[in-house]
Amino acid sequence: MEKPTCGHCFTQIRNMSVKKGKNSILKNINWDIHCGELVAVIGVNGAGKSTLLKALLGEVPYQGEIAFQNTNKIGMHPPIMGYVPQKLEFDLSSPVSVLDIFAATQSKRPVWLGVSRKMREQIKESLRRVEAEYLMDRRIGVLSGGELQRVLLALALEPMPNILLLDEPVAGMDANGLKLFYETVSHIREKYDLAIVLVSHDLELVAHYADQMIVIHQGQLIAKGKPKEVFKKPKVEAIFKQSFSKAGGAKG
Ligand SMILES: Nc1ncnc2c1ncn2[C@@H]1O[C@H](COP(=O)(O)OP(=O)(O)OP(=O)(O)O)[C@@H](O)[C@H]1O
Repeated sequence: MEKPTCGHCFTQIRNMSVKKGKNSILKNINWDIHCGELVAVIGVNGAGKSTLLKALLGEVPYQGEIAFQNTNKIGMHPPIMGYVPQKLEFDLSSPVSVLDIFAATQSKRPVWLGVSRKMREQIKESLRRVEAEYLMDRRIGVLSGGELQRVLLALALEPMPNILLLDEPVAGMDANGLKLFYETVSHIREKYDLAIVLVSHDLELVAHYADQMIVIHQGQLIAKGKPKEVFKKPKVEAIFKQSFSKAGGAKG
Protein backbone atom coordinates (compact mmCIF):
# COMPACT_ATOMS: atom_id res chain seq x y z
CA MET A 1 0.00 0.00 0.00
CA GLU A 2 1.21 3.50 -0.81
CA LYS A 3 2.56 5.30 2.25
CA PRO A 4 0.48 8.38 3.04
CA THR A 5 2.34 11.65 3.44
CA CYS A 6 1.05 14.93 4.81
CA GLY A 7 1.05 16.13 1.21
CA HIS A 8 1.57 19.72 2.25
CA CYS A 9 5.24 20.19 1.64
CA PHE A 10 7.64 19.20 -1.03
CA THR A 11 10.84 20.42 -2.55
CA GLN A 12 10.78 21.12 -6.24
CA ILE A 13 14.01 20.83 -8.15
CA ARG A 14 13.82 22.27 -11.63
CA ASN A 15 16.48 22.15 -14.34
CA MET A 16 19.29 21.80 -11.86
CA SER A 17 22.75 21.64 -13.42
CA VAL A 18 26.20 21.70 -11.88
CA LYS A 19 29.40 22.43 -13.74
CA LYS A 20 32.98 22.07 -12.65
CA GLY A 21 35.10 23.99 -15.13
CA LYS A 22 34.01 22.72 -18.52
CA ASN A 23 32.61 19.47 -17.14
CA SER A 24 28.88 19.06 -16.61
CA ILE A 25 28.58 17.05 -13.40
CA LEU A 26 24.76 17.26 -13.17
CA LYS A 27 22.55 17.90 -16.16
CA ASN A 28 19.07 19.28 -16.01
CA ILE A 29 17.73 17.44 -12.95
CA ASN A 30 13.95 17.67 -12.39
CA TRP A 31 12.66 16.05 -9.25
CA ASP A 32 10.15 16.57 -6.41
CA ILE A 33 11.04 15.42 -2.89
CA HIS A 34 7.94 14.88 -0.73
CA CYS A 35 7.74 15.00 3.02
CA GLY A 36 7.30 11.65 4.73
CA GLU A 37 9.20 9.81 2.02
CA LEU A 38 12.50 8.01 2.08
CA VAL A 39 14.09 8.44 -1.34
CA ALA A 40 17.13 6.44 -2.29
CA VAL A 41 19.60 7.92 -4.76
CA ILE A 42 21.51 5.21 -6.56
CA GLY A 43 24.07 5.20 -9.34
CA VAL A 44 27.51 3.85 -10.14
CA ASN A 45 30.70 5.53 -8.85
CA GLY A 46 31.15 9.03 -10.20
CA ALA A 47 27.53 9.31 -11.39
CA GLY A 48 26.96 12.58 -9.49
CA LYS A 49 25.08 11.44 -6.37
CA SER A 50 27.20 13.29 -3.80
CA THR A 51 27.23 16.39 -5.99
CA LEU A 52 23.43 16.30 -6.03
CA LEU A 53 23.37 16.29 -2.22
CA LYS A 54 25.95 19.07 -2.04
CA ALA A 55 23.92 21.18 -4.45
CA LEU A 56 20.82 20.65 -2.29
CA LEU A 57 22.84 21.73 0.74
CA GLY A 58 24.04 24.81 -1.12
CA GLU A 59 27.63 23.59 -0.86
CA VAL A 60 28.24 23.68 -4.61
CA PRO A 61 26.89 26.32 -6.99
CA TYR A 62 24.17 25.16 -9.36
CA GLN A 63 22.00 26.53 -12.12
CA GLY A 64 18.26 26.00 -12.01
CA GLU A 65 15.83 26.22 -9.17
CA ILE A 66 15.20 24.58 -5.81
CA ALA A 67 11.95 25.67 -4.19
CA PHE A 68 10.43 24.47 -0.95
CA GLN A 69 6.69 24.44 -1.54
CA ASN A 70 3.78 24.39 0.78
CA THR A 71 0.54 23.55 -0.98
CA ASN A 72 -1.45 26.15 0.92
CA LYS A 73 1.30 28.71 0.18
CA ILE A 74 1.38 29.76 3.82
CA GLY A 75 4.63 30.01 5.70
CA MET A 76 6.88 29.02 2.79
CA HIS A 77 10.48 29.20 3.87
CA PRO A 78 13.79 27.71 2.79
CA PRO A 79 13.88 24.12 4.05
CA ILE A 80 15.96 23.23 7.08
CA MET A 81 18.51 20.67 5.95
CA GLY A 82 20.04 17.93 8.06
CA TYR A 83 23.12 16.12 6.72
CA VAL A 84 25.02 12.98 7.64
CA PRO A 85 28.29 12.62 5.71
CA GLN A 86 29.85 9.41 4.46
CA LYS A 87 32.51 9.54 7.13
CA LEU A 88 34.03 11.87 9.64
CA GLU A 89 37.79 12.29 9.93
CA PHE A 90 38.92 12.95 13.49
CA ASP A 91 41.66 12.09 15.94
CA LEU A 92 40.69 8.76 17.51
CA SER A 93 42.65 9.60 20.65
CA SER A 94 40.67 12.81 21.19
CA PRO A 95 39.19 13.05 24.72
CA VAL A 96 35.99 14.59 23.30
CA SER A 97 32.79 12.76 24.26
CA VAL A 98 29.44 12.53 22.48
CA LEU A 99 28.03 14.88 25.14
CA ASP A 100 30.82 17.43 24.44
CA ILE A 101 30.03 17.45 20.71
CA PHE A 102 26.33 17.99 21.29
CA ALA A 103 26.94 20.68 23.92
CA ALA A 104 29.41 22.50 21.66
CA THR A 105 26.94 22.57 18.77
CA GLN A 106 23.82 23.37 20.77
CA SER A 107 24.74 25.48 23.74
CA LYS A 108 25.88 29.08 23.82
CA ARG A 109 27.27 28.49 27.31
CA PRO A 110 31.11 28.48 27.44
CA VAL A 111 32.29 24.85 27.40
CA TRP A 112 34.53 25.32 30.47
CA LEU A 113 31.42 25.89 32.59
CA GLY A 114 30.35 22.33 31.90
CA VAL A 115 27.00 21.08 30.63
CA SER A 116 23.88 22.15 32.51
CA ARG A 117 21.48 19.50 33.80
CA LYS A 118 18.78 20.78 31.43
CA MET A 119 21.10 20.56 28.43
CA ARG A 120 22.17 17.06 29.48
CA GLU A 121 18.52 15.96 29.50
CA GLN A 122 17.94 17.51 26.06
CA ILE A 123 20.98 15.76 24.66
CA LYS A 124 19.83 12.46 26.15
CA GLU A 125 16.46 12.95 24.47
CA SER A 126 18.13 13.67 21.10
CA LEU A 127 20.19 10.51 21.41
CA ARG A 128 17.15 8.50 22.47
CA ARG A 129 15.56 9.22 19.06
CA VAL A 130 18.27 7.12 17.46
CA GLU A 131 18.55 4.57 20.26
CA ALA A 132 21.92 5.91 21.32
CA GLU A 133 21.42 7.49 24.75
CA TYR A 134 23.82 4.94 26.24
CA LEU A 135 26.59 6.53 24.15
CA MET A 136 26.29 9.98 25.71
CA ASP A 137 29.38 9.83 27.92
CA ARG A 138 31.56 7.77 25.58
CA ARG A 139 34.59 9.20 23.83
CA ILE A 140 33.87 9.50 20.11
CA GLY A 141 37.11 7.65 19.34
CA VAL A 142 35.80 4.41 20.87
CA LEU A 143 32.49 4.29 18.96
CA SER A 144 31.92 1.66 16.30
CA GLY A 145 31.07 2.81 12.75
CA GLY A 146 27.36 2.20 13.36
CA GLU A 147 27.36 3.99 16.72
CA LEU A 148 29.13 7.03 15.29
CA GLN A 149 26.67 7.23 12.40
CA ARG A 150 23.72 7.12 14.82
CA VAL A 151 25.29 9.96 16.82
CA LEU A 152 25.77 11.96 13.60
CA LEU A 153 22.17 11.19 12.71
CA ALA A 154 21.01 12.53 16.10
CA LEU A 155 23.07 15.69 15.49
CA ALA A 156 21.53 16.11 12.03
CA LEU A 157 18.07 16.07 13.66
CA GLU A 158 18.84 19.14 15.81
CA PRO A 159 16.99 21.22 14.83
CA MET A 160 14.49 18.84 13.19
CA PRO A 161 15.07 19.35 9.46
CA ASN A 162 12.54 19.38 6.62
CA ILE A 163 14.93 17.33 4.52
CA LEU A 164 17.49 14.90 5.86
CA LEU A 165 20.35 14.10 3.49
CA LEU A 166 22.33 10.93 4.12
CA ASP A 167 25.40 10.35 1.97
CA GLU A 168 26.15 6.62 2.11
CA PRO A 169 25.98 6.69 5.87
CA VAL A 170 26.33 2.93 6.25
CA ALA A 171 29.68 2.21 4.57
CA GLY A 172 31.70 -0.22 6.68
CA MET A 173 28.89 -1.08 9.12
CA ASP A 174 28.23 -4.65 10.18
CA ALA A 175 24.88 -6.34 9.43
CA ASN A 176 23.34 -5.46 12.82
CA GLY A 177 24.47 -1.84 12.58
CA LEU A 178 23.01 -1.62 9.07
CA LYS A 179 19.64 -2.99 10.07
CA LEU A 180 19.41 -0.75 13.13
CA PHE A 181 20.42 2.32 11.11
CA TYR A 182 17.84 1.72 8.37
CA GLU A 183 15.11 0.94 10.87
CA THR A 184 15.90 4.07 12.86
CA VAL A 185 15.86 6.24 9.73
CA SER A 186 12.62 4.65 8.58
CA HIS A 187 10.97 5.27 11.95
CA ILE A 188 12.16 8.91 12.05
CA ARG A 189 10.74 9.54 8.59
CA GLU A 190 7.33 8.28 9.74
CA LYS A 191 7.31 9.94 13.13
CA TYR A 192 8.48 13.40 12.02
CA ASP A 193 7.14 13.36 8.45
CA LEU A 194 10.58 14.18 7.08
CA ALA A 195 11.77 13.91 3.54
CA ILE A 196 14.85 11.72 3.63
CA VAL A 197 17.28 11.49 0.74
CA LEU A 198 19.69 8.61 1.07
CA VAL A 199 22.62 7.91 -1.24
CA SER A 200 23.48 4.24 -1.20
CA HIS A 201 25.25 1.49 -3.10
CA ASP A 202 23.36 -1.20 -1.22
CA LEU A 203 20.60 -1.91 -3.72
CA GLU A 204 18.99 -4.71 -1.76
CA LEU A 205 18.64 -2.70 1.45
CA VAL A 206 17.38 0.46 -0.20
CA ALA A 207 14.93 -1.58 -2.25
CA HIS A 208 13.52 -2.81 1.04
CA TYR A 209 13.37 0.51 2.93
CA ALA A 210 12.95 3.25 0.30
CA ASP A 211 9.53 4.60 -0.73
CA GLN A 212 10.95 6.10 -3.89
CA MET A 213 14.15 5.80 -5.81
CA ILE A 214 16.01 7.89 -8.35
CA VAL A 215 18.86 6.72 -10.53
CA ILE A 216 21.62 9.12 -11.51
CA HIS A 217 23.79 8.13 -14.44
CA GLN A 218 26.50 10.29 -15.97
CA GLY A 219 24.99 13.33 -14.28
CA GLN A 220 21.46 12.71 -15.50
CA LEU A 221 18.38 11.52 -13.66
CA ILE A 222 17.47 8.53 -15.80
CA ALA A 223 14.74 6.85 -13.72
CA LYS A 224 12.48 7.56 -10.77
CA GLY A 225 9.63 5.76 -9.05
CA LYS A 226 9.07 2.93 -6.61
CA PRO A 227 12.13 0.70 -6.22
CA LYS A 228 10.40 -2.35 -7.76
CA GLU A 229 9.40 -0.37 -10.85
CA VAL A 230 12.75 1.36 -11.18
CA PHE A 231 14.69 -1.89 -11.03
CA LYS A 232 12.58 -3.30 -13.87
CA LYS A 233 13.56 -0.52 -16.29
CA PRO A 234 15.90 -1.93 -18.94
CA LYS A 235 18.25 1.06 -18.72
CA VAL A 236 18.62 0.60 -14.97
CA GLU A 237 18.99 -3.16 -15.28
CA ALA A 238 21.78 -2.68 -17.78
CA ILE A 239 23.65 -0.26 -15.51
CA PHE A 240 23.39 -2.44 -12.43
CA LYS A 241 23.60 -5.85 -14.08
CA GLN A 242 26.84 -6.59 -12.33
CA SER A 243 25.57 -5.47 -8.91
CA PHE A 244 22.33 -7.44 -9.37
CA SER A 245 24.14 -10.65 -10.13
CA LYS A 246 26.50 -10.12 -7.18
CA ALA A 247 23.60 -9.47 -4.81
CA GLY A 248 21.58 -12.34 -6.22
CA GLY A 249 18.95 -9.96 -7.63
CA ALA A 250 17.38 -6.90 -6.05
CA LYS A 251 14.28 -7.52 -3.99
CA GLY A 252 11.50 -5.00 -3.69
N1 LIG B 1 35.53 19.29 -7.02
C1 LIG B 1 35.44 18.62 -8.18
N2 LIG B 1 36.11 19.04 -9.27
C2 LIG B 1 36.01 18.39 -10.46
N3 LIG B 1 35.26 17.27 -10.65
C3 LIG B 1 34.58 16.82 -9.58
C4 LIG B 1 34.62 17.45 -8.30
N4 LIG B 1 33.84 16.75 -7.45
C5 LIG B 1 33.32 15.73 -8.17
N5 LIG B 1 33.78 15.76 -9.43
C6 LIG B 1 33.45 14.82 -10.50
O1 LIG B 1 32.04 14.80 -10.61
C7 LIG B 1 31.59 13.48 -10.90
C8 LIG B 1 30.53 13.09 -9.89
O2 LIG B 1 31.13 12.98 -8.60
P1 LIG B 1 30.27 12.55 -7.32
O3 LIG B 1 31.23 12.48 -6.18
O4 LIG B 1 29.12 13.44 -7.22
O5 LIG B 1 29.79 11.10 -7.76
P2 LIG B 1 29.13 9.96 -6.87
O6 LIG B 1 28.04 9.39 -7.69
O7 LIG B 1 28.78 10.49 -5.53
O8 LIG B 1 30.32 8.91 -6.77
P3 LIG B 1 30.66 7.81 -5.61
O9 LIG B 1 29.56 6.80 -5.66
O10 LIG B 1 31.96 7.25 -6.06
O11 LIG B 1 30.76 8.56 -4.30
C9 LIG B 1 32.82 12.59 -10.91
O12 LIG B 1 33.23 12.38 -12.22
C10 LIG B 1 33.83 13.39 -10.14
O13 LIG B 1 35.12 13.10 -10.58
